[in-house]
Amino acid sequence: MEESFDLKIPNFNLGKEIGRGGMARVFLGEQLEPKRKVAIKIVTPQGNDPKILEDLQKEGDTVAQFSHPNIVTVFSCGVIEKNYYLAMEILNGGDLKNKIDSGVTELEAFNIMLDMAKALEHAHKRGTLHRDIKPENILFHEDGQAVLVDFGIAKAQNTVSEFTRVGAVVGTPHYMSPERALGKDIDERSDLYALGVVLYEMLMGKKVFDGGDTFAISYAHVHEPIPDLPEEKKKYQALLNKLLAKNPDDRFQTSTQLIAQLKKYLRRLKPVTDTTHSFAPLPELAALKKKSSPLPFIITGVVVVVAVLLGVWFMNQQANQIDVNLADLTPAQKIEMTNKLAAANSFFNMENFDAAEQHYMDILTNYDCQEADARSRLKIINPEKLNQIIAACE
Ligand SMILES: Nc1ncnc2c1ncn2[C@@H]1O[C@H](COP(=O)(O)OP(=O)(O)OP(=O)(O)O)[C@@H](O)[C@H]1O
Repeated sequence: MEESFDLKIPNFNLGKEIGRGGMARVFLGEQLEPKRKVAIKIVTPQGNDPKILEDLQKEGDTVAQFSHPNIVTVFSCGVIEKNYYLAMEILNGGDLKNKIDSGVTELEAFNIMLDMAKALEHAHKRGTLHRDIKPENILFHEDGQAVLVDFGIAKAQNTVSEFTRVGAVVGTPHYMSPERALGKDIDERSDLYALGVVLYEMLMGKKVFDGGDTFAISYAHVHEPIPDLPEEKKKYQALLNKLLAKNPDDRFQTSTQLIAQLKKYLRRLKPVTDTTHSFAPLPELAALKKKSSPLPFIITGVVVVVAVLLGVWFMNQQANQIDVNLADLTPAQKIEMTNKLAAANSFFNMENFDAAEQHYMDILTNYDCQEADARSRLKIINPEKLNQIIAACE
Protein backbone atom coordinates (compact mmCIF):
# COMPACT_ATOMS: atom_id res chain seq x y z
CA MET A 1 0.00 0.00 0.00
CA GLU A 2 2.44 2.66 -1.13
CA GLU A 3 0.20 4.97 -3.13
CA SER A 4 0.75 8.71 -2.85
CA PHE A 5 -1.98 11.33 -2.90
CA ASP A 6 -1.61 14.64 -4.61
CA LEU A 7 -2.94 17.06 -2.05
CA LYS A 8 -1.04 20.09 -0.78
CA ILE A 9 -1.69 20.65 2.90
CA PRO A 10 -0.07 23.79 4.33
CA ASN A 11 2.63 22.94 6.89
CA PHE A 12 2.53 19.21 6.04
CA ASN A 13 4.23 16.88 3.60
CA LEU A 14 2.32 13.78 2.67
CA GLY A 15 4.20 10.47 2.53
CA LYS A 16 3.17 6.93 1.69
CA GLU A 17 -0.26 5.47 2.38
CA ILE A 18 -0.36 3.21 5.43
CA GLY A 19 -4.03 2.34 5.68
CA ARG A 20 -7.48 2.68 4.24
CA GLY A 21 -10.94 2.66 5.81
CA GLY A 22 -14.54 3.09 4.65
CA MET A 23 -14.23 6.74 3.70
CA ALA A 24 -10.66 7.55 4.57
CA ARG A 25 -7.06 6.96 3.59
CA VAL A 26 -4.26 7.32 6.10
CA PHE A 27 -0.74 8.43 5.15
CA LEU A 28 2.54 8.86 6.91
CA GLY A 29 3.56 12.49 6.78
CA GLU A 30 5.65 15.21 8.25
CA GLN A 31 4.62 18.41 9.97
CA LEU A 32 7.04 21.20 9.03
CA GLU A 33 6.58 23.47 12.05
CA PRO A 34 7.04 22.21 14.67
CA LYS A 35 8.85 19.39 12.92
CA ARG A 36 7.47 15.97 13.68
CA LYS A 37 6.34 12.77 12.02
CA VAL A 38 2.58 12.43 11.81
CA ALA A 39 -0.17 10.23 10.43
CA ILE A 40 -2.53 12.13 8.15
CA LYS A 41 -6.04 10.88 7.53
CA ILE A 42 -7.77 12.22 4.45
CA VAL A 43 -11.49 11.87 3.93
CA THR A 44 -13.08 12.56 0.59
CA PRO A 45 -16.83 12.35 1.19
CA GLN A 46 -18.88 10.75 -1.51
CA GLY A 47 -20.73 13.42 -3.50
CA ASN A 48 -18.58 16.12 -1.83
CA ASP A 49 -21.36 16.68 0.69
CA PRO A 50 -20.45 19.99 2.40
CA LYS A 51 -22.48 18.98 5.49
CA ILE A 52 -20.19 15.99 6.04
CA LEU A 53 -17.09 18.15 5.70
CA GLU A 54 -18.56 20.64 8.15
CA ASP A 55 -19.34 17.89 10.70
CA LEU A 56 -15.89 16.37 10.30
CA GLN A 57 -14.31 19.76 10.91
CA LYS A 58 -16.45 20.31 14.01
CA GLU A 59 -15.58 16.96 15.48
CA GLY A 60 -11.91 17.31 14.52
CA ASP A 61 -11.85 20.58 16.45
CA THR A 62 -13.49 18.88 19.43
CA VAL A 63 -11.09 15.94 19.49
CA ALA A 64 -8.13 18.29 19.09
CA GLN A 65 -9.14 19.75 22.48
CA PHE A 66 -8.88 16.36 24.15
CA SER A 67 -5.73 15.62 26.03
CA HIS A 68 -5.75 12.04 27.15
CA PRO A 69 -3.23 9.20 26.80
CA ASN A 70 -5.91 6.83 25.51
CA ILE A 71 -7.30 9.20 22.87
CA VAL A 72 -5.33 9.89 19.72
CA THR A 73 -3.55 13.25 19.81
CA VAL A 74 -4.69 15.50 16.98
CA PHE A 75 -2.21 18.17 15.84
CA SER A 76 -4.21 19.83 13.11
CA CYS A 77 -7.26 19.41 10.93
CA GLY A 78 -8.99 21.26 8.14
CA VAL A 79 -10.61 21.15 4.73
CA ILE A 80 -8.54 21.45 1.57
CA GLU A 81 -10.06 21.18 -1.91
CA LYS A 82 -13.13 19.37 -0.61
CA ASN A 83 -10.99 16.90 1.30
CA TYR A 84 -10.93 16.79 5.07
CA TYR A 85 -7.56 16.13 6.64
CA LEU A 86 -6.58 15.28 10.17
CA ALA A 87 -2.93 15.20 11.27
CA MET A 88 -2.36 13.05 14.33
CA GLU A 89 0.22 11.08 16.25
CA ILE A 90 1.47 7.88 14.60
CA LEU A 91 0.27 4.72 16.30
CA ASN A 92 2.41 1.90 15.02
CA GLY A 93 1.51 -0.95 17.36
CA GLY A 94 -1.26 -2.32 15.14
CA ASP A 95 -4.98 -2.43 15.87
CA LEU A 96 -7.17 -4.54 18.12
CA LYS A 97 -8.72 -6.40 15.21
CA ASN A 98 -5.34 -7.93 14.38
CA LYS A 99 -4.60 -8.53 18.04
CA ILE A 100 -7.86 -10.45 18.45
CA ASP A 101 -6.95 -12.58 15.44
CA SER A 102 -3.72 -13.58 17.15
CA GLY A 103 -5.31 -14.02 20.59
CA VAL A 104 -5.78 -11.68 23.55
CA THR A 105 -5.13 -12.84 27.11
CA GLU A 106 -7.71 -12.02 29.77
CA LEU A 107 -5.30 -9.61 31.44
CA GLU A 108 -4.69 -7.83 28.13
CA ALA A 109 -8.41 -7.72 27.46
CA PHE A 110 -9.14 -6.05 30.78
CA ASN A 111 -6.26 -3.59 30.42
CA ILE A 112 -7.58 -2.62 26.99
CA MET A 113 -11.09 -2.29 28.41
CA LEU A 114 -9.79 -0.03 31.15
CA ASP A 115 -7.86 2.13 28.67
CA MET A 116 -10.97 2.47 26.51
CA ALA A 117 -13.30 3.18 29.42
CA LYS A 118 -10.93 5.95 30.50
CA ALA A 119 -10.87 7.36 26.96
CA LEU A 120 -14.66 7.33 26.85
CA GLU A 121 -14.93 8.89 30.29
CA HIS A 122 -12.77 11.78 29.09
CA ALA A 123 -14.82 12.26 25.92
CA HIS A 124 -18.23 11.75 27.53
CA LYS A 125 -17.48 14.23 30.29
CA ARG A 126 -16.85 16.74 27.53
CA GLY A 127 -20.12 15.95 25.80
CA THR A 128 -18.74 13.87 22.93
CA LEU A 129 -19.87 10.37 22.02
CA HIS A 130 -17.63 8.16 19.95
CA ARG A 131 -20.44 6.27 18.12
CA ASP A 132 -18.13 3.86 16.32
CA ILE A 133 -16.36 1.80 18.98
CA LYS A 134 -14.93 -1.29 17.29
CA PRO A 135 -11.61 -3.16 17.29
CA GLU A 136 -10.46 -1.35 14.11
CA ASN A 137 -10.71 1.95 15.96
CA ILE A 138 -8.58 0.80 18.88
CA LEU A 139 -4.93 1.17 17.96
CA PHE A 140 -1.79 0.63 19.99
CA HIS A 141 1.40 2.44 20.75
CA GLU A 142 4.47 0.28 20.41
CA ASP A 143 4.49 -0.20 24.19
CA GLY A 144 1.02 -1.74 24.01
CA GLN A 145 -1.00 1.20 25.34
CA ALA A 146 -4.41 1.26 23.68
CA VAL A 147 -5.58 4.45 21.97
CA LEU A 148 -9.05 5.28 20.67
CA VAL A 149 -9.21 6.84 17.21
CA ASP A 150 -11.84 7.98 14.72
CA PHE A 151 -14.19 10.26 16.66
CA GLY A 152 -14.70 12.68 13.80
CA ILE A 153 -15.60 10.09 11.23
CA ALA A 154 -18.15 8.58 13.55
CA LYS A 155 -20.09 11.79 14.05
CA ALA A 156 -20.00 12.83 10.44
CA GLN A 157 -21.32 9.49 9.28
CA ASN A 158 -24.40 10.10 11.36
CA THR A 159 -25.53 12.65 8.87
CA VAL A 160 -26.37 9.70 6.65
CA SER A 161 -29.34 7.52 7.53
CA GLU A 162 -28.35 4.78 9.98
CA PHE A 163 -28.99 1.78 7.81
CA THR A 164 -27.57 3.33 4.70
CA ARG A 165 -24.53 4.14 6.75
CA VAL A 166 -24.27 0.66 8.19
CA GLY A 167 -24.72 -1.03 4.88
CA ALA A 168 -22.76 1.26 2.67
CA VAL A 169 -20.27 3.23 4.69
CA VAL A 170 -19.19 1.61 7.92
CA GLY A 171 -20.08 -1.85 6.71
CA THR A 172 -20.70 -3.39 10.13
CA PRO A 173 -23.65 -3.43 12.50
CA HIS A 174 -21.72 -5.73 14.84
CA TYR A 175 -21.12 -3.14 17.53
CA MET A 176 -24.45 -1.39 17.32
CA SER A 177 -26.48 -0.93 20.49
CA PRO A 178 -30.13 -2.02 20.42
CA GLU A 179 -31.39 1.55 20.77
CA ARG A 180 -29.21 2.60 17.89
CA ALA A 181 -30.39 -0.28 15.74
CA LEU A 182 -33.92 0.89 16.47
CA GLY A 183 -33.07 4.41 15.35
CA LYS A 184 -33.60 5.88 18.81
CA ASP A 185 -31.57 8.65 20.38
CA ILE A 186 -28.31 7.42 21.82
CA ASP A 187 -26.16 8.54 24.70
CA GLU A 188 -22.94 7.42 26.36
CA ARG A 189 -24.50 4.09 27.29
CA SER A 190 -24.53 3.19 23.60
CA ASP A 191 -20.72 3.56 23.46
CA LEU A 192 -20.49 1.36 26.57
CA TYR A 193 -22.63 -1.30 24.89
CA ALA A 194 -20.25 -1.31 21.92
CA LEU A 195 -17.34 -1.68 24.31
CA GLY A 196 -19.13 -4.71 25.77
CA VAL A 197 -19.27 -6.23 22.30
CA VAL A 198 -15.53 -5.64 22.02
CA LEU A 199 -14.98 -7.36 25.38
CA TYR A 200 -16.93 -10.40 24.20
CA GLU A 201 -14.84 -10.53 21.05
CA MET A 202 -11.58 -10.30 23.02
CA LEU A 203 -12.66 -13.08 25.38
CA MET A 204 -14.15 -15.39 22.78
CA GLY A 205 -12.28 -14.50 19.57
CA LYS A 206 -15.57 -14.05 17.73
CA LYS A 207 -18.35 -11.51 17.48
CA VAL A 208 -21.24 -11.67 19.89
CA PHE A 209 -23.83 -11.67 17.10
CA ASP A 210 -22.68 -12.68 13.67
CA GLY A 211 -24.04 -14.28 10.58
CA GLY A 212 -26.72 -13.00 8.28
CA ASP A 213 -26.99 -9.55 6.83
CA THR A 214 -27.01 -6.13 8.46
CA PHE A 215 -30.65 -6.44 9.45
CA ALA A 216 -30.24 -9.91 10.94
CA ILE A 217 -27.34 -8.74 13.09
CA SER A 218 -29.14 -5.57 14.17
CA TYR A 219 -32.19 -7.68 15.01
CA ALA A 220 -30.01 -9.94 17.17
CA HIS A 221 -28.70 -6.97 19.13
CA VAL A 222 -32.26 -5.94 19.85
CA HIS A 223 -33.83 -9.34 20.54
CA GLU A 224 -31.35 -12.21 20.95
CA PRO A 225 -30.24 -13.16 24.46
CA ILE A 226 -26.65 -12.48 25.45
CA PRO A 227 -24.68 -15.70 24.83
CA ASP A 228 -23.46 -17.70 27.81
CA LEU A 229 -19.70 -17.65 28.29
CA PRO A 230 -18.03 -21.05 28.65
CA GLU A 231 -17.41 -22.39 32.14
CA GLU A 232 -13.82 -21.11 32.42
CA LYS A 233 -14.97 -17.57 31.60
CA LYS A 234 -18.19 -17.60 33.61
CA LYS A 235 -16.64 -15.20 36.08
CA TYR A 236 -17.04 -12.47 33.45
CA GLN A 237 -20.68 -13.23 32.63
CA ALA A 238 -22.15 -10.72 35.10
CA LEU A 239 -19.94 -7.94 33.73
CA LEU A 240 -20.82 -8.86 30.16
CA ASN A 241 -24.53 -8.98 30.96
CA LYS A 242 -24.36 -5.50 32.40
CA LEU A 243 -22.46 -4.14 29.42
CA LEU A 244 -24.75 -5.79 26.88
CA ALA A 245 -28.09 -5.25 28.60
CA LYS A 246 -30.75 -4.53 25.98
CA ASN A 247 -32.18 -1.72 28.08
CA PRO A 248 -29.68 1.13 28.59
CA ASP A 249 -31.07 1.64 32.10
CA ASP A 250 -29.73 -1.82 33.04
CA ARG A 251 -26.20 -1.03 31.87
CA PHE A 252 -23.39 0.91 33.48
CA GLN A 253 -24.73 4.43 33.38
CA THR A 254 -21.33 6.06 33.03
CA SER A 255 -17.80 5.12 32.01
CA THR A 256 -16.76 6.03 35.53
CA GLN A 257 -18.91 3.21 36.92
CA LEU A 258 -17.42 0.81 34.41
CA ILE A 259 -13.88 1.88 35.30
CA ALA A 260 -14.52 1.08 38.98
CA GLN A 261 -15.74 -2.39 38.07
CA LEU A 262 -12.89 -3.09 35.64
CA LYS A 263 -10.36 -2.17 38.30
CA LYS A 264 -11.82 -4.82 40.56
CA TYR A 265 -11.44 -7.46 37.87
CA LEU A 266 -7.90 -6.32 37.16
CA ARG A 267 -6.96 -6.49 40.81
CA ARG A 268 -7.98 -10.10 40.77
CA LEU A 269 -6.39 -10.91 37.43
CA LYS A 270 -2.99 -9.35 37.95
CA PRO A 271 -1.51 -11.43 40.76
CA VAL A 272 -2.75 -14.71 39.36
CA THR A 273 -1.78 -14.53 35.70
CA ASP A 274 1.63 -16.00 36.39
CA THR A 275 0.36 -18.74 38.69
CA THR A 276 -2.42 -20.09 36.47
CA HIS A 277 -3.91 -22.30 39.16
CA SER A 278 -5.41 -19.52 41.28
CA PHE A 279 -8.02 -18.49 38.77
CA ALA A 280 -8.38 -21.90 37.19
CA PRO A 281 -11.78 -23.53 37.14
CA LEU A 282 -12.27 -25.93 39.98
CA PRO A 283 -13.83 -29.16 38.73
CA GLU A 284 -13.51 -30.73 42.14
CA LEU A 285 -15.82 -28.16 43.71
CA ALA A 286 -18.93 -30.27 43.77
CA ALA A 287 -17.09 -33.16 45.42
CA LEU A 288 -15.56 -30.85 47.97
CA LYS A 289 -18.94 -29.45 48.79
CA LYS A 290 -20.37 -32.89 49.46
CA LYS A 291 -17.49 -33.96 51.65
CA SER A 292 -17.54 -31.15 54.15
CA SER A 293 -19.43 -28.09 55.14
CA PRO A 294 -17.35 -24.98 54.41
CA LEU A 295 -18.77 -23.06 57.33
CA PRO A 296 -16.16 -23.59 60.06
CA PHE A 297 -13.27 -23.14 57.65
CA ILE A 298 -14.74 -20.03 56.18
CA ILE A 299 -15.10 -18.35 59.52
CA THR A 300 -11.55 -19.21 60.53
CA GLY A 301 -10.27 -18.41 57.08
CA VAL A 302 -11.85 -15.03 56.91
CA VAL A 303 -10.56 -14.03 60.31
CA VAL A 304 -6.98 -15.02 59.47
CA VAL A 305 -6.94 -13.61 55.96
CA VAL A 306 -8.36 -10.33 57.07
CA ALA A 307 -6.00 -10.13 60.01
CA VAL A 308 -3.02 -10.79 57.74
CA LEU A 309 -4.22 -8.22 55.25
CA LEU A 310 -5.30 -5.43 57.44
CA GLY A 311 -3.96 -6.16 60.92
CA VAL A 312 -4.60 -3.60 63.55
CA TRP A 313 -6.24 -1.25 61.06
CA PHE A 314 -9.03 -3.65 60.52
CA MET A 315 -9.44 -4.35 64.21
CA ASN A 316 -10.32 -0.71 64.69
CA GLN A 317 -13.06 -0.79 62.12
CA GLN A 318 -16.53 -1.77 63.05
CA ALA A 319 -17.31 -3.41 59.80
CA ASN A 320 -20.93 -3.77 59.17
CA GLN A 321 -21.42 -2.18 55.78
CA ILE A 322 -22.25 -5.18 53.68
CA ASP A 323 -25.66 -5.18 52.23
CA VAL A 324 -26.18 -8.53 50.64
CA ASN A 325 -29.57 -8.70 49.14
CA LEU A 326 -30.20 -12.39 49.47
CA ALA A 327 -33.76 -12.01 48.39
CA ASP A 328 -32.44 -11.07 44.96
CA LEU A 329 -30.32 -14.20 44.56
CA THR A 330 -31.73 -16.89 42.35
CA PRO A 331 -31.39 -20.52 43.46
CA ALA A 332 -28.66 -20.94 40.84
CA GLN A 333 -26.78 -17.95 42.24
CA LYS A 334 -27.06 -19.35 45.73
CA ILE A 335 -25.55 -22.63 44.55
CA GLU A 336 -22.83 -20.73 42.72
CA MET A 337 -22.03 -18.75 45.82
CA THR A 338 -21.90 -21.86 47.96
CA ASN A 339 -19.47 -23.36 45.47
CA LYS A 340 -17.33 -20.27 45.58
CA LEU A 341 -17.26 -20.44 49.35
CA ALA A 342 -16.19 -24.07 49.14
CA ALA A 343 -13.43 -23.08 46.74
CA ALA A 344 -12.27 -20.27 48.98
CA ASN A 345 -12.23 -22.66 51.88
CA SER A 346 -10.30 -25.34 50.07
CA PHE A 347 -7.62 -22.85 49.04
CA PHE A 348 -7.47 -21.62 52.59
CA ASN A 349 -7.12 -25.19 53.77
CA MET A 350 -4.23 -25.70 51.37
CA GLU A 351 -2.69 -22.56 52.88
CA ASN A 352 -2.91 -20.84 49.52
CA PHE A 353 -4.00 -17.61 51.16
CA ASP A 354 -3.70 -15.49 48.04
CA ALA A 355 -6.06 -17.70 46.11
CA ALA A 356 -8.39 -17.96 49.10
CA GLU A 357 -8.53 -14.22 49.39
CA GLN A 358 -9.22 -13.90 45.66
CA HIS A 359 -12.25 -16.10 46.10
CA TYR A 360 -13.52 -14.31 49.16
CA MET A 361 -13.21 -11.07 47.25
CA ASP A 362 -15.01 -12.62 44.34
CA ILE A 363 -17.92 -13.55 46.55
CA LEU A 364 -18.12 -10.12 48.03
CA THR A 365 -17.77 -8.39 44.70
CA ASN A 366 -20.50 -10.42 43.12
CA TYR A 367 -22.96 -10.64 45.93
CA ASP A 368 -22.89 -7.37 47.75
CA CYS A 369 -24.26 -4.06 46.66
CA GLN A 370 -21.31 -1.93 47.64
CA GLU A 371 -19.39 0.05 45.08
CA ALA A 372 -16.57 0.92 47.43
CA ASP A 373 -12.90 0.41 46.64
CA ALA A 374 -10.94 -2.66 47.68
CA ARG A 375 -9.86 -1.26 51.02
CA SER A 376 -13.33 -0.52 52.24
CA ARG A 377 -14.47 -3.76 50.63
CA LEU A 378 -12.01 -5.64 52.80
CA LYS A 379 -13.46 -3.86 55.78
CA ILE A 380 -16.73 -5.57 55.21
CA ILE A 381 -15.35 -9.07 55.47
CA ASN A 382 -16.48 -10.14 58.84
CA PRO A 383 -17.29 -13.62 60.01
CA GLU A 384 -20.65 -12.78 61.37
CA LYS A 385 -21.92 -11.41 58.09
CA LEU A 386 -20.46 -14.25 56.05
CA ASN A 387 -21.99 -16.64 58.52
CA GLN A 388 -25.38 -15.16 57.73
CA ILE A 389 -24.76 -15.49 54.02
CA ILE A 390 -23.71 -19.09 54.30
CA ALA A 391 -26.66 -19.94 56.51
CA ALA A 392 -29.01 -18.42 53.99
CA CYS A 393 -27.48 -20.49 51.24
CA GLU A 394 -27.71 -23.84 52.93
N1 LIG B 1 -2.80 7.46 13.87
C1 LIG B 1 -2.60 6.37 13.12
N2 LIG B 1 -1.38 5.81 13.07
C2 LIG B 1 -1.17 4.71 12.31
N3 LIG B 1 -2.12 4.09 11.58
C3 LIG B 1 -3.36 4.60 11.60
C4 LIG B 1 -3.67 5.77 12.37
N4 LIG B 1 -4.99 6.05 12.19
C5 LIG B 1 -5.48 5.10 11.38
N5 LIG B 1 -4.51 4.24 11.01
C6 LIG B 1 -4.68 3.05 10.16
O1 LIG B 1 -5.18 3.45 8.90
C7 LIG B 1 -6.17 2.53 8.44
C8 LIG B 1 -7.43 3.26 8.05
O2 LIG B 1 -7.91 3.99 9.15
P1 LIG B 1 -9.43 4.31 9.31
O3 LIG B 1 -9.62 4.96 10.63
O4 LIG B 1 -9.94 5.04 8.14
O5 LIG B 1 -9.91 2.84 9.24
P2 LIG B 1 -11.18 2.12 9.76
O6 LIG B 1 -11.46 2.56 11.14
O7 LIG B 1 -10.93 0.70 9.48
O8 LIG B 1 -12.26 2.67 8.76
P3 LIG B 1 -13.75 3.09 9.02
O9 LIG B 1 -13.78 3.94 10.25
O10 LIG B 1 -14.11 3.84 7.81
O11 LIG B 1 -14.47 1.81 9.17
C9 LIG B 1 -6.39 1.52 9.53
O12 LIG B 1 -5.66 0.36 9.21
C10 LIG B 1 -5.76 2.14 10.74
O13 LIG B 1 -5.18 1.18 11.57
